[in-house]
Amino acid sequence: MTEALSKSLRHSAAARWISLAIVSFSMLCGYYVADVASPLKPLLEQQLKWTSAEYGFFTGAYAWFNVAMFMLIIGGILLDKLGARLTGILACILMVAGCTLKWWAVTTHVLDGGMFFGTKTQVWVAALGYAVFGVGIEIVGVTATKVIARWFKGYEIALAMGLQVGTARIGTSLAVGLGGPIAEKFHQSIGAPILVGVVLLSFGLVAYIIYCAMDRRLDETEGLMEGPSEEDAFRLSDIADILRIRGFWYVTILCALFYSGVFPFIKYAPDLMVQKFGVRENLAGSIPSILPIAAIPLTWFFGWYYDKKGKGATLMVLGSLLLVAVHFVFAVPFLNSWVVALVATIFLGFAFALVPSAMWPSIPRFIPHRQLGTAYGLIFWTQNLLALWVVPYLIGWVLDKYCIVGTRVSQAGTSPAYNYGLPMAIFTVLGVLAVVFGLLLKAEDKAKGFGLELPSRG
Ligand SMILES: NCCCC[C@H](N)C(=O)NCC(=O)O
Repeated sequence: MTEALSKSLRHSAAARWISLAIVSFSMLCGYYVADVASPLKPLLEQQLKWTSAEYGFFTGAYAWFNVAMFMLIIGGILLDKLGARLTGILACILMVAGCTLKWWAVTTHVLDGGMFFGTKTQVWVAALGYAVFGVGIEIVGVTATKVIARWFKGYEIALAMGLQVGTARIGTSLAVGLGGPIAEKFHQSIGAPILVGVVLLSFGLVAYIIYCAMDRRLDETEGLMEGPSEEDAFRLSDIADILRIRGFWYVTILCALFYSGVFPFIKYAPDLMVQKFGVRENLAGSIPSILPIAAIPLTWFFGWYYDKKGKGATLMVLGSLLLVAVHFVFAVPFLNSWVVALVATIFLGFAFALVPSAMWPSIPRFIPHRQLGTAYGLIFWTQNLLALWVVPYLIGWVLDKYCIVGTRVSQAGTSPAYNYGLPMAIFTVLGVLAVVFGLLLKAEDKAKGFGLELPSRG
């Protein structure tokens, strides 16, 4: 075994970086689809007559199965039991299937006029597709994180995770920035940018199948079969072990709160640009698309910095503080120039780099490798519940209930005019709570010696 390990494919830098590139590409395709509906919100309201609450309902569906059916936790356990190949391929197939259903729902006329429990049948079916897609992308996310932790153990693990998350953000940026123009190019077609997503996801599936060949080779060079060895096998008591670690709770709650201030914001940001900053509808996504772009190089940089210098917990606190400052600026009514929006968005991108680049590589510092799938599954479950379900729905509901201030008339039709002050105040409060949990994590790290403030042991 020792001899096998010394010949492990992991020790080849080329193999490590190629595997990272392939897995990151699959993630990029998934992230495009995850956010492609956000620049389409005005079109959904004008052409399909969706309300903001229905948009929030659809957006929150991403997390339905992940949370209510514990698919993320089951997925994490499956990953620890079955290994990255089978789990990853199944998850990629779910992404393609879910996105295809979503595309069908917004393009067919079969569902026209139908209502189910007070919500349009079309919204339900699109949401169902998005929910299936959500299971797929989240499990791919957990799988990719564990894959990288394995290949880069003892190497540049934080840099690698930063590169993976940063590359995935290119998908977010493409979705937010190009979703509107693609729809416009095809005569304001809501289906066109989503269909592009189906094609991208199919490429992502092929890429992951190619990665599986490398994963198999890695197992062979380490003398393993698919799945973990008996010594590494998952035990149910592992969940209890993980949940007993107080630092794990802090990082999980910090994650849920921080991402609640970012992911739901991205879903509403193009509309915010139109409603508060007077940006033209067809360019609504252009400023928000800068958010992930600003995050990309800094996610890589802070990943590298964490490997070399440490200070992981401090980076998370700083990122959360920046989140508070930016949302506060968005909430102030008289700061309504597009220049303010641009600068604030760039700073939000910095926050979006600081926290993820330190958070994800911190987990292997206090959770053993064989429990990593389960641990990431638990963290993502909590994040899905708050950041991808409750908060996006809450914002849509708040907009409809408290924020309608008139009617907007545009070329494509009429839609409500909103005052985004209250939603932005909610995002600010979430940021303040994230700072509190960041500080608690920093104190716990000091008390328990997780090593979050130390450089990587290379
Ligand atoms: N818009 C994509 C949502 C991905 C959510 C995923 N659970 C996650 O948090 N990934 C890490 C990240 O920083 O994006």
